[in-house]
Amino acid sequence: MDTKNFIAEKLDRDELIRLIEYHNRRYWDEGEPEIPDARYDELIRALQKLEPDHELVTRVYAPAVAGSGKVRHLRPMLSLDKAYSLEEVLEWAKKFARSEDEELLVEPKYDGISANFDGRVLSTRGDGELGENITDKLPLVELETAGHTGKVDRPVRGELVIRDDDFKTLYSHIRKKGGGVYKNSRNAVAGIMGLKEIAEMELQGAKITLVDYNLVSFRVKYSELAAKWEELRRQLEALPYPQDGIVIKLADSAYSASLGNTAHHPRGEIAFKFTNIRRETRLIGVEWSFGKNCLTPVAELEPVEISGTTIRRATLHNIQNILELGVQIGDTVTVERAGDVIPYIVSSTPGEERRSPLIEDCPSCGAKLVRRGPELCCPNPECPETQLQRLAAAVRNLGIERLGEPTLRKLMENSGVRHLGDLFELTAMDLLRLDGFAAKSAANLIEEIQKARIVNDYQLLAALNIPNIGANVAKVIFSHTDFAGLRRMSEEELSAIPGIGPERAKALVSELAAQSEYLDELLGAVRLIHAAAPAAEIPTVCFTGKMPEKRSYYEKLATAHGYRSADDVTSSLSLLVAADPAENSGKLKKAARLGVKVVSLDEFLSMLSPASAPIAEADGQLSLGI
Ligand SMILES: NC(=O)c1ccc[n+]([C@@H]2O[C@H](COP(=O)([O-])OP(=O)(O)OC[C@H]3O[C@@H](n4cnc5c(N)ncnc54)[C@H](O)[C@@H]3O)[C@@H](O)[C@H]2O)c1
Ligand SMILES: [Zn+2]
Repeated sequence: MDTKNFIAEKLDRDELIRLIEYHNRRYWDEGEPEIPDARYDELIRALQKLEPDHELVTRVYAPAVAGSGKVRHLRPMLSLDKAYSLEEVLEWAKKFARSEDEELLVEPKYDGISANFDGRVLSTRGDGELGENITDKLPLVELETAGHTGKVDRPVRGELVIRDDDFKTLYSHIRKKGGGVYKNSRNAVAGIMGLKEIAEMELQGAKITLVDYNLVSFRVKYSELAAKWEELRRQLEALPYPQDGIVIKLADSAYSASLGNTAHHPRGEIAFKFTNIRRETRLIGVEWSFGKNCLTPVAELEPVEISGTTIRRATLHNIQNILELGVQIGDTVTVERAGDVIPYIVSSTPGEERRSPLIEDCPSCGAKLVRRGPELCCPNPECPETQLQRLAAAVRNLGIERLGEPTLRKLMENSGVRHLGDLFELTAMDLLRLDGFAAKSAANLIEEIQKARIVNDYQLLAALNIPNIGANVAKVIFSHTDFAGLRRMSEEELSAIPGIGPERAKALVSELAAQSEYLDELLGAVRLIHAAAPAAEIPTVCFTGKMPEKRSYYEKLATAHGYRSADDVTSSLSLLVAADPAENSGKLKKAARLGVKVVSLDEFLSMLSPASAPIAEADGQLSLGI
């Protein structure tokens, strides 16, 4: 039986069952999974479709550990229902939300072993009712719960994990029993919990963290979940714990409990699982696709099926990535598809007949290409394909929806259109001269272009195609100044705007100067709207006193929650977090004098909530039409 390269949807019931049983053994008993979780979950989902109540779908499993007897849980410790896309999460939420305002908790799905400490005994999940007593492992375990890091000294339900930083530092030296180092942190936790004797691990300084499930918990309304999803995901991923998904729970615990459990999971909670699925195939070509500033290499692949979708193309990001991967045409490549992002190549092994995918000359204008950072770019300002991409991006920024790339290409080739300014001069006659344009659609398009003359200042700035200055960044800038003011600003003044920084400031000043004539022309052709939005306030936080963890740990946590950390107390500081607010430190005195709010570490940890939208750039995204 081929246990790896199955296509779950095509297997019959008996084959599914055989494969699931096989992989269960490899994973739970032998601790040596042969396939990634996402591939295993494909099998479970296929069986679930055929037989929702099959024992393999509903049973709760646990890894084999070296325990010293059974422990009966007061509340069952179940698994979680799974979702593999935001749509599935929303479907679940819709089913249980009593109104648009139903509050949800969004938490990391820690990737370790779940455990319960009742104040005396540490135990694993086991089959959900009876766990294994692993109290003897406590000397290795440190608890992280709100406001406390240290001994496991209070009842808690959480996950035994190895923090990312510990895995990198401690576990690069720690030897497994029988030699060698642990491959990943999940294996390490399972391996150590499977040891009868931990003295050797204690000697080597092994540390395992029991993270309280309540430690990081973002509260969001059901109606806001979709809009905040990506931002939440980024914030969770920045945390220093191994994670294999996101857990979403109904915040009202009494309501959640009233919904009850299936044999397998509580109804009021669901896990969104990251699905990074990898497959091998062959690289048969590389196409260099034009962007508005540079060329993006796109891999052409021998078609390969990844969770139900046939993949023929994948991004190779940029030339530097190609060089780092050492990949050539003809090589065997590993393609990964993670959620809805464009598939990409993660590694390659040399094929027998291989040739370089690199190019030296621009495929459009023939100019010698140049390296700019990790990118390969055409330096010719008149390069037709680059111009087309820049114009297309500008048109998107102005929201002229009827004007797609094919029409723009024709307009550039036949009507001498080069820039946005030229578009405003177009008449219906110009369009009718192009192939395939009917009178009605020509009139509609001209009307749409003319309407786009009334434009927000941030749209116009984004339409200048300055690297890393998209509409969101432009909005931040125009909350501080208007277009005329922007053109007068120095690099220093610009980089002082929160979220802009020296690199963007530099690019802005030089590009605004370089495009000055064109900009005058544009400003003459449009009517600018300046909707002075209030400055996007980024709260600042400063820490004082001796914290249980390193200062940098709390600073990272704060940053992940949308704060900026500050070293000193100033009148503009939003919050001073004190390990001991009763202490008499200089910072605390200064805060009292300036009227800055002071909170304890516990209070701070409990107030962490989703940040205001960080500055995100949709720049440089490419669509591959897969
Ligand atoms: N690769 C393989 O061959 C293979 C084989 C068998 C099983 N598996 C994997 O094991 C999984 C089944 O394990 P499972 O039943 O433990 O499910 P799970 O690990 O996917 O999710 C449930 C568990 O998540 C934990 N959890 C983490 N963060 C949490 C939080 N914030 N709140 C609440 N709970 C949290 C809890 O311990 C809970 O029991 C499968 O989905 C599969 O991915 C893989
Ligand atoms: Zn060119």
